[in-house]
Amino acid sequence: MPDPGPSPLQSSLPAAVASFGAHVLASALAVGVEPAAGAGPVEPSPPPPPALPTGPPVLTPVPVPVPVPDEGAAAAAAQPSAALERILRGPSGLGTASLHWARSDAPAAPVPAGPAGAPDAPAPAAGHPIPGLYHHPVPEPDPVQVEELSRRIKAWALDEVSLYPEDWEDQFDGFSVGRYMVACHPDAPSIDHLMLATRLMVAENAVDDCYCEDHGGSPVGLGGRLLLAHTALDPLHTTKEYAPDWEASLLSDAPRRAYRSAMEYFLQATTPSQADRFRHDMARLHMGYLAEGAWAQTEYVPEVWEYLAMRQFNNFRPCPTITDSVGGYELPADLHAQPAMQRVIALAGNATTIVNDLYSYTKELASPGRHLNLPVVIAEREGCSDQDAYLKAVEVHNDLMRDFETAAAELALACPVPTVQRFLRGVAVWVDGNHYWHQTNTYRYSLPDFW
Ligand SMILES: CC(C)=CCC/C(C)=C(\C)COP(=O)(O)OP(=O)(O)O
Ligand SMILES: [Mg+2]
Repeated sequence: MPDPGPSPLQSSLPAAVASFGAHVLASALAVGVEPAAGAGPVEPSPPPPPALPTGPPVLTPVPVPVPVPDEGAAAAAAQPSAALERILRGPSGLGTASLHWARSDAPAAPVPAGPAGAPDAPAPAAGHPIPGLYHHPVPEPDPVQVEELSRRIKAWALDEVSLYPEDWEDQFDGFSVGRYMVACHPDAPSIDHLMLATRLMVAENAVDDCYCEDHGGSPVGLGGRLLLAHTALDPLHTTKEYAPDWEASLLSDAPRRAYRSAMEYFLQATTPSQADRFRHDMARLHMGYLAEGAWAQTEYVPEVWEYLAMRQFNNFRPCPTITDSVGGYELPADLHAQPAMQRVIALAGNATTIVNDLYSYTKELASPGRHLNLPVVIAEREGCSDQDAYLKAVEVHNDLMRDFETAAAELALACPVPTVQRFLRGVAVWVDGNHYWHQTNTYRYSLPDFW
């Protein structure tokens, strides 16, 4: 990995960010951290529900310990380096030990296969980072949590939503969604909270695979399928005559069963504005799938900027933006909607998604037809070799990562509200966990021979 260089936390506070809506800041400081869902012991899987379950158990709200900055905005602005460094280091006060933030100061190094040094440390997963890719390594996810989450998500997939036929089991296991979600949400207070993210991740991939890609997907008719599936997240309000047909449709294929069930659990554990934020992000995602499908259908290779615009929508964004729901607290809607926060979220989503383009490059080259990803589009549109295009795509990713970190650091400094600080760290940790999962998922991804 290249030297990450000076921390973005060293950057000075631009006037535009310093003026981050004073009224919003004042109201947010009054709001503080509102738990949306609570910690609890690891629960066994709920019994299989009837065809249309009445709803999962509500997570009991309990306060989540979050450090409150001990200095105001003025003091933080006066000492930007120290204040921002503290934010990115994460909580250290009394009662914060369980918030074991993933980012470490350790220099990045390829993760070797084989047993870990410490006797009780989890064995490092296999896989090498892409040479030159700017990223932050994370500690190995807790194997006990991974095992329990993996057990529970498989039970949900099989018993509650009949997600896949028997012969897809290897692919489901190889996806390693339990390891993915534990790495991305180290501050989740319970397995129940992790399950919120894990069900949605599985459901989102089921829709992508079955409607868009290699498990029967096609651009033909995609708009209709996606819209009807979207009603599992954003329900149809219609007349008595037509409602039963719509309800039955939500059980009629695996993607819709998965969306419907995952959303039902999510609704039980979150506030209406968190749920609506998620719906909006999913509408963005579906619009991105449609643009990708339309270009595949007409065999259009977009310009690089057009591709990046499509990939900003066909994007991991719905995953990091539920970090507060999974953490058991809420980032208030008016703070989430601020342009500075929206820029941070978009840059994080874009960096994580280009990580996918880079790690899935060889898989997509081997798939039938031409699968667009950033290196493929750069090679075609800028007339360079596959290798040069790939290396340029790494640089695009690195620029996005640095811009994300700078924007997040500036916002953290401008808005010393506990929920904002925690949300920004949650997004940053999701970015790092996402890289970890791509790097270590050697079942799914392998690197090209460019170095
Ligand atoms: C989990 C989620 C919201 C996914 C949405 C979009 C998506 C499937 C990706 C960003 C992954 O990209 P891709 O379809 O290229 O995945 P693979 O390369 O096949 O792993
Ligand atoms: Mg890909």
